[in-house]
Amino acid sequence: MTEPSLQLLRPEQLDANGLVVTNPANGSQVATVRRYDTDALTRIIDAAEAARHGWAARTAKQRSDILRAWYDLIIAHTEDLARLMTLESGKPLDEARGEVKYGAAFIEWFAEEARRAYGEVIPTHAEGKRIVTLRQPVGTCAAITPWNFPLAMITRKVGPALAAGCSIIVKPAEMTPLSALALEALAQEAGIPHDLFRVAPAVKSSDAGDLFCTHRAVRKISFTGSTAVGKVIMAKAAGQVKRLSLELGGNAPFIVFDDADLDRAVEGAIASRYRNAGQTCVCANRFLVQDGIYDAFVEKLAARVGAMTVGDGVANPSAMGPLVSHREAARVAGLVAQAQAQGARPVGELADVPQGGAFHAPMVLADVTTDMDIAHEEIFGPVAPVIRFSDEAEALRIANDTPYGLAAYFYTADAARQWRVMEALECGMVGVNDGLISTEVAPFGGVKESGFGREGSSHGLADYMTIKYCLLGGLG
Ligand SMILES: NC(=O)c1ccc[n+]([C@@H]2O[C@H](COP(=O)([O-])OP(=O)(O)OC[C@H]3O[C@@H](n4cnc5c(N)ncnc54)[C@H](O)[C@@H]3O)[C@@H](O)[C@H]2O)c1
Ligand SMILES: O=C[C@H](O)CS(=O)(=O)O
Repeated sequence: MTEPSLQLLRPEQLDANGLVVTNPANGSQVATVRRYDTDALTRIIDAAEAARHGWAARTAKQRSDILRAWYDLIIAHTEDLARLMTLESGKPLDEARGEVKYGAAFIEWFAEEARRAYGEVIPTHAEGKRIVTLRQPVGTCAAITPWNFPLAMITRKVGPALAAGCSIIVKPAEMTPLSALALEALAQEAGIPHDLFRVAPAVKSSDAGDLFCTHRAVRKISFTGSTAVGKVIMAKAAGQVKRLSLELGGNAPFIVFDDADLDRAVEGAIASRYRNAGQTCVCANRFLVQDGIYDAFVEKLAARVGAMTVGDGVANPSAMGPLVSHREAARVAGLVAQAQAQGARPVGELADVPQGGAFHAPMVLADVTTDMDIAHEEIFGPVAPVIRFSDEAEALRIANDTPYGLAAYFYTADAARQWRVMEALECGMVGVNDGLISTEVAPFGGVKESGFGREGSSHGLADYMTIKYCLLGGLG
């Protein structure tokens, strides 16, 4: 293997005739990995079901120590993990390094949470009886993850699952299996039993999803991806009433009121819209800017965007990278063309974009109105549509006029307005005067068609545990 970061992978994870992984920056082949058909996946699930009992029987401290060892190995291999991520997803090295640290933080966090799955003794309602609750692991879990955060979306599920005493099988996105496979190899090195946590790229993703929804041993499915596929999983999981966590699509409003700190709002817009070339579920997707600050905001944002560097994330670690595929880049270009045909106005100079890769120039579109398609689509690309509004009521009406409800952001100096708007926004997460909200210590998740369940924080462990109530009678 010429690429040093591929040393993280184990021979049994690779297959010359398997799934081909290519670099979206230049189309080069990075690796070919083993894929699992339904029979092979069934055997993996059966083995996970057998392995979980011994893992759950270990003390919380023992599970915590092994998770901590895994965390230490991830951090020790940050550079190779980041390079592998950049090669398979296009994410620039600086952002990839950040994702490794962010993803590792979930393992560190749940290594600590593992020791705090407290039950209760409830004051009894009747003489001679006592009531206690136990928190127990859900059992064997399955996870299906997206391509845009190839490492953090795995640790955000596997961390709490293992901390709770569960086993878990991860089906990664076809385009980005390498980071997940590297995590699996490091987990085994840390002492996590081989059958307890497996990464299984699928021959056919829908077959894997069907199996997760129908195999009796799978007690919970955690899905992160598009709302459309999330609905498919939810419908199929109903057959056996399986536990679900759904982290789905978003259409985050980014509201700038007249009294906002303009420079802070522009910095927040850059951080929220253009991170990962706009390919994050919590990206600001629509900019709602009040009349009095509209022109200044558009001008300042467009100047910053036009000065961005776009390029290969290995050669230029701080650049904005390509989209994950040419198909995605073409989809975004189509959305922009449609918006312009409907009256949107591109603002400022466009950054130079390398030829050949799946690149799309970062853009600002002014004069966008709510009747345009781009105001309602999850863009998932580096394009900022800017909509004008007059007052707070109009801003909230526009912001909430979407089936999604994941993240929202707004900028104002008015403390009373901060409380009014925070409470009125229909979403799971709000950034006030800040464009970056993702952290392992806070509950990440949405409402409406952005899904349910929470990842990270102390709430994240509950998604992998059950509460059993026990009544002890005849105690005299
Ligand atoms: N809410 C969050 O935390 C979060 C995080 C990242 C991405 N996302 C969302 O994910 C989407 C982008 O990711 P994507 O393109 O990988 O999404 P996607 O829904 O196309 O794919 C997600 C995963 O589902 C698998 N899949 C696809 N069809 C399936 C089927 N019929 N049955 C079972 N599995 C199937 C894919 O192979 C992949 O592993 C965006 O909508 C983004 O907002 C949400
Ligand atoms: O795509 C959304 C992910 O959840 C990434 S992050 O948690 O916002 O970094």
